[in-house]
Amino acid sequence: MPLVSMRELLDHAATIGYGIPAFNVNNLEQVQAVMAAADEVGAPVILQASAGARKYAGEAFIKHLIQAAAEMYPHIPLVMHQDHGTSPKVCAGAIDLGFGSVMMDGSLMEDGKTPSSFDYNVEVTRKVVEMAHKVGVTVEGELGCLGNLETGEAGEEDGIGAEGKLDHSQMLTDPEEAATFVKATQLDALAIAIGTSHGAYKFSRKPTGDILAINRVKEIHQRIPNTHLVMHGSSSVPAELLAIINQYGGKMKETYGVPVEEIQEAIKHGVRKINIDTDIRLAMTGAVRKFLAENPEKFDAREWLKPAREAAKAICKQRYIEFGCEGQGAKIKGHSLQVVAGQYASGALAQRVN
Ligand SMILES: O=C(CO)COP(=O)(O)O
Ligand SMILES: O=C[C@H](O)COP(=O)(O)O
Ligand SMILES: [Zn+2]
Ligand SMILES: [Zn+2]
Repeated sequence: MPLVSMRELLDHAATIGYGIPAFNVNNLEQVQAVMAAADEVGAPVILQASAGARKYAGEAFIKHLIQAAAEMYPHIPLVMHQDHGTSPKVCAGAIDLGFGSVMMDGSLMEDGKTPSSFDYNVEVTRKVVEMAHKVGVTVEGELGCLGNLETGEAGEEDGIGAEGKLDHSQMLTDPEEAATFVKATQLDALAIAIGTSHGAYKFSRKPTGDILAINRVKEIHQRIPNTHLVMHGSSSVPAELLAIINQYGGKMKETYGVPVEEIQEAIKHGVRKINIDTDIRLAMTGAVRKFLAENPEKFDAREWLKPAREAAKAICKQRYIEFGCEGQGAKIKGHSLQVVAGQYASGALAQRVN
């Protein structure tokens, strides 16, 4: 199957009521890990590449690694998604490169650091929707800034996110604004701010409703019932993975991620795409540290990359099962982007706002 539309996957997930983890990939082993996990459980796949990934691997490598995944697993519906595009120009570049889905993150200015105005966000997102839908490409936007409700700190750990202190209203997506935003932009999926942030250090304790606002998901979903909601910063940061890293020489501080049961609750209320990068990083780092500590004489990169790939695969497989993806891949037709472009043009995919 050629690369497919993210809208089709998310529409399917909404019809059945499951969520799809979107895994960040940067290299061969990560792509292989996600695909092998999906294949074992029959899940549909969203592979996403950040600007950092495109820079690390090189654009041609990222593109061809993902295309190779489609070639090796022709029965799996696979989306190539650009994560956190910082301008319409970046999104246009991704569309040219063959991405079937792009995120225009207009919650921040082009520097990826300064919180933007609502009007700026509408303008850039609408621009991307116009060019993307013409060619059947899905658009994810973002309203609200990712940040830590405990500290008021914005979340720029990964180089994507606001800098410094934010006030609570900036860190919680407003349902009314979300409705206006969807109406004005006609985007397909909306990333919301509910207290999650990128990276390993999300919460200093297991999060409760005051610092992880799952209720906000419900309120937003009521206003925009057919816009797919996206949770960024949704790694769960398992304590077992931190323990392995620290047991074998790592120095990670105590920290908590987004509990899987909270994500499962959010999936009941319109969350269809769940972004995960950090958990794969932790799994691979722990596995490499353990292998090298136990086998100090080894030096073949394949030998230590193999357990890293296995550990990444295990966490991906677990999330596919926990979010309800098992067996869903085979039910998705995988329309060509041209067919989806026709659906946008006919108004069949227009957003409904309550
Ligand atoms: O949101 C993400 C990528 O866009 C990744 O989030 P994590 O850092 O929680 O894995
Ligand atoms: O969006 C955040 C992802 O974790 C990507 O991180 P990155 O910019 O280090 O590739
Ligand atoms: Zn953002
Ligand atoms: Zn993100």
